[in-house]
Amino acid sequence: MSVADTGGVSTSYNRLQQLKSFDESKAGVKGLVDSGITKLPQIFIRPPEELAADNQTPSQFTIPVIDLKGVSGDRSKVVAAVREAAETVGLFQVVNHGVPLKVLEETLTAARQFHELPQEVKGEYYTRDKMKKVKYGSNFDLYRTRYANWRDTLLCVMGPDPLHPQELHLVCRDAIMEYSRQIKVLGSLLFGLLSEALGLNPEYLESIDCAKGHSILCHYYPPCPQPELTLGTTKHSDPGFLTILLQDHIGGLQVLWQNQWINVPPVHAALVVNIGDMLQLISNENFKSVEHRVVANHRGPRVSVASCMLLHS
Ligand SMILES: O=C(O)CCC(=O)C(=O)O
Ligand SMILES: [Fe+2]
Repeated sequence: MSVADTGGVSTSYNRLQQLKSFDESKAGVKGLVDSGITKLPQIFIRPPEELAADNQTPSQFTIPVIDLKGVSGDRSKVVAAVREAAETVGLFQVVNHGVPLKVLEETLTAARQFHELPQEVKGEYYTRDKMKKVKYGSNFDLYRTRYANWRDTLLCVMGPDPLHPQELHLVCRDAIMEYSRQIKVLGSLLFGLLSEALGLNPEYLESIDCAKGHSILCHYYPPCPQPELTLGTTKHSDPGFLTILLQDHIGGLQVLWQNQWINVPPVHAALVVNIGDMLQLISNENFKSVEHRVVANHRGPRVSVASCMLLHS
């Protein structure tokens, strides 16, 4: 066995230990920050080849912002804008979407308050059990990825078989239940527009149960001591039909478009909408499920709430 091999073995052994102790702390990334760390633990560091290949060239492309007020006027214009965005970058922002600003603000506050609960309280919700409808954790795929993401998440299953409100902690219960109701209405409007954008009747996508599965993921990205070495969320596309994302003012979401990372800037009172893999598939690849990621930052915490319309929750 060469020295390099020995190194490899000992590194991977330590890695498993480190993953386990992070997992068993049930304190997530926020727990690490609260403990006062100033260096990024090894398990979060991106492999050198990935860091070297990261394309940071700025791009001039701007993410479309679609005003949904238009649906009560010239609906065909809105449908055309949705079609154009869905067929190209697969991601757009919507304003005047009908979800009151107060509900958006209360949802972000609720998500933040959950993650900022005392560790002993929050730890009660920490689980990797796939059957649970309320799940708090950090990196649900911790043991399967090459490096961990700088992010904690509270997952709430809202459909087809929703959680019971009592399962949610009081600090976020009412806000998440109300947000879920509002997102269902907006989801219906968007599926209507997307159906029309495919040349189908407005009820089509809902009639094939695209809106039936619904999970809400409340993400918390603590400030990171060495943000250039890790990511808040690794590059991925969303597996479901559609994701509606509420992000706070910090920024960090990026979309991969024509081989360049484009920022999805926070827009006041807007929601980000992106096509998922299932919708790409059933649209015969006309709509694009685009890859995206979240960069880590030292300013945070950043809070975002992703509502994912999935086939299976
Ligand atoms: O936090 C974000 O802005 C994006 C999260 C995301 O991509 C996801 O939940 O699928
Ligand atoms: Fe995503």
